[in-house]
Amino acid sequence: MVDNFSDLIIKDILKKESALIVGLDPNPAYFPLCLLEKGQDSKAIAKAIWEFNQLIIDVVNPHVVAVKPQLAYYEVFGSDGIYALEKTISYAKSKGLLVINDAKRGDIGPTATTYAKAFLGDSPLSGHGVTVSPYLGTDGILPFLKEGTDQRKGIFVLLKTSNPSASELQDLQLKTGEKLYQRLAELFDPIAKETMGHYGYSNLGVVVGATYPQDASYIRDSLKHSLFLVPGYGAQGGKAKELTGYFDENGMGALVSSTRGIIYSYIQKNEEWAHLNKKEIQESIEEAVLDAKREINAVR
Ligand SMILES: O=C(O)c1cc(=O)[nH]c(=O)n1[C@@H]1O[C@H](COP(=O)(O)O)[C@@H](O)[C@H]1O
Repeated sequence: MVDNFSDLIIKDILKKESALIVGLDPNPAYFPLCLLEKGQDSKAIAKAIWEFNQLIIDVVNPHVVAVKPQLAYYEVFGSDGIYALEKTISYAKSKGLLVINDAKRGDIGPTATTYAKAFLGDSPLSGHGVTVSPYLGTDGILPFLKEGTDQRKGIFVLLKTSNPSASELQDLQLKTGEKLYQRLAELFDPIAKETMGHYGYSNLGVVVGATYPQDASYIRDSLKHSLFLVPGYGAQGGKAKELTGYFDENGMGALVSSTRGIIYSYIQKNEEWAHLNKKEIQESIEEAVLDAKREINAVR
C-alpha cells in the first residue's frame, strides 16, 4: 500500500520534529520597502509576493510540515496574483514541502469535481491538500477524495472554525440534541475510515480552530482517523498550552497553523520594520518559527 496524504504528513512531523505549518497570506501593506522597489502595479506586486514567499519558504522549510497559501491574498491581484501563487506552489513542492491550499471550496458534485482537479489534480495550482466547506453535504466533499485516487492527496473540511461567529451555525443544537459540528463529525467518520493510511489516519482531515479548545477533545474522540488542521494559534489568541486535546496519545493527529505571528513577526519586533533588509526579515521569521515549533512540541 502506498502512503496516503496523512502518511506523508505524519512522516514529515516525525522527520522535522514539528507539528507546525505556516500560512502564506501575503499582504503588501506589510512588506518591507526592499520588496516594493519595482512599483505598485499588480505585476510589480505579484513579483514582490513571489519574492516574499520564497524568502519565507527558504527559512521555514526545515521546521514546518507544510505551507498553506490562502487564495484570497493572490486572487485579489487577478492573473498576476494567481501566477505568483502558481510559482509559490511549484517552489514549495520543489523544496519537498507539502502544500495545503486554503481555498475553502465546496459546490455541487460536478463543480466540486472540477475544484478537486484544480487543487488536487494536475493543474498548476495543485498542492497536496485543500480546505473544503461542508455546507453542501457529502456530495460536495466526496469528489475531492476521489481526485486523490493516488492516495497522496487530501482535504481538511471546516468543522469548528476559529472565528468569533463560528458558533452561530456550527454550535446550533439539532433536534437530536447534538450540535451541528458534532453531527458533521459523525457524518465524516465513516468516510474517513475508507482512506486510512499506515498510521491510522485518513485523507479526510478537519479544521478545528485553536480558539475553541473546550471542543477539541470531543472532536478528537469522534474523529479518531482525521487529522486536525488547527488555525487560530497566535494572532487570533489561541494559546499553545490549550492545544493538548487536539493531539492524540502519541502527540500526532494535529497540524497547528500560524500565519501573521510568523510571516509578519518583524513588525511586532521593530518599529522601523519597513527599512529592514531581506536577511533581517528572514532572521525574524526564523526566530518566530522556532519559538512556535518549540511551544507546540512542549504540549503534544
Ligand atoms: O482554513 C483555514 O486555514 C482557516 C480556518 C479557520 O477556521 N480560521 C482561519 O483563520 N483560517 C485561515 O488561517 C489563517 C489565519 O492566520 P493567522 O491568524 O494570521 O495565524 C487565515 O489565512 C485564515 O483564512
